[in-house]
Amino acid sequence: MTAQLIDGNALSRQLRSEVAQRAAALTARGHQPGLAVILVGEDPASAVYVRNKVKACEDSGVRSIFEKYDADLSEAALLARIEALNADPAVHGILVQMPLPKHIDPHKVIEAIATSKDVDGYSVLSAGELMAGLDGFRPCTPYGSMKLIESTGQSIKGKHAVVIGRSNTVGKPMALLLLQANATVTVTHSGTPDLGYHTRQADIVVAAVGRANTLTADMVKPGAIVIDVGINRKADGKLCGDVDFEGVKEVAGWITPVPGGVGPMTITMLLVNTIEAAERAAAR
Ligand SMILES: Nc1nc(=O)c2c([nH]1)NC[C@@H]1CN(c3ccc(C(=O)N[C@@H](CCC(=O)O)C(=O)O)cc3)C=[N+]21
Repeated sequence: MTAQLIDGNALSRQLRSEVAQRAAALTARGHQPGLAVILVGEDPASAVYVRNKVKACEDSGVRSIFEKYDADLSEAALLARIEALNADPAVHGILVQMPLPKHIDPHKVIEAIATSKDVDGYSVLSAGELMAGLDGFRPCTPYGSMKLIESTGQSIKGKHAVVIGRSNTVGKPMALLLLQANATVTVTHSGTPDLGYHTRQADIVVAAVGRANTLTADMVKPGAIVIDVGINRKADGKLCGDVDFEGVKEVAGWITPVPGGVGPMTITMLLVNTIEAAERAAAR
């Protein structure tokens, strides 16, 4: 193995201890930060993620308000719950776990969340703030991926970054964050004919497509930083990313594992955004 492992669990521990200090300071002033986490339905993967989020809150001194609803909850009832949480001064962040049941429009739900509590950074306004270079809430997965890249100590300025995937939650905001850091950014996707042509020129590759083995060793420039956002489940039930880890680790300079890379950082940045929201509320 030539690549250095970028340890998302270790970086998370470090950042979460800073979160815990900020949470304690707010709590001492009578403003304990609070995150509402809403889960609708029985998706087993969602249940695992939500449990991890609630546990991360507890470990950092952030109060979690966990609400679980049956899959037949009406859209109107969910919107009414969000209105109530918007008005609750003890709630600083609101996260509605995706995906939602088909009869609920996720856009309506996301736009119902007060911008000041949009700690997922999923709303049109938060996306616009990112686009405009204003400091709103950054979506947690790309925000955490930036922290992982920064943790290598390598400068991002002037580097060629290739993002694989163009989702609203990861690919697009990731490209904007890399641009903001003065990288030269190429965005590729399922319609890109020769993916390897692009990735072989990349100093930084962020793989976020949701398909195992999308990035293989022959597609990576020696010494590159490789960030694997994918979460795929293999036939044996084990998790794997979008990157062929075993092959790529022999070529890359740095690489994130799955699990233990981007996943824990997504939750960490959710805590960071929640603390930020609580500090802003306390300053008002
Ligand atoms: N409103 C909303 N916000 C989200 O941020 C959101 C969402 N909906 N829906 C689903 C995706 C997925 N997601 C993950 C978070 C943590 C891990 C994570 O901690 N993964 C561990 C492994 C966990 C395991 O073993 O299953 C790791 O990579 O080490 C994974 C995935 C957040 N999401």
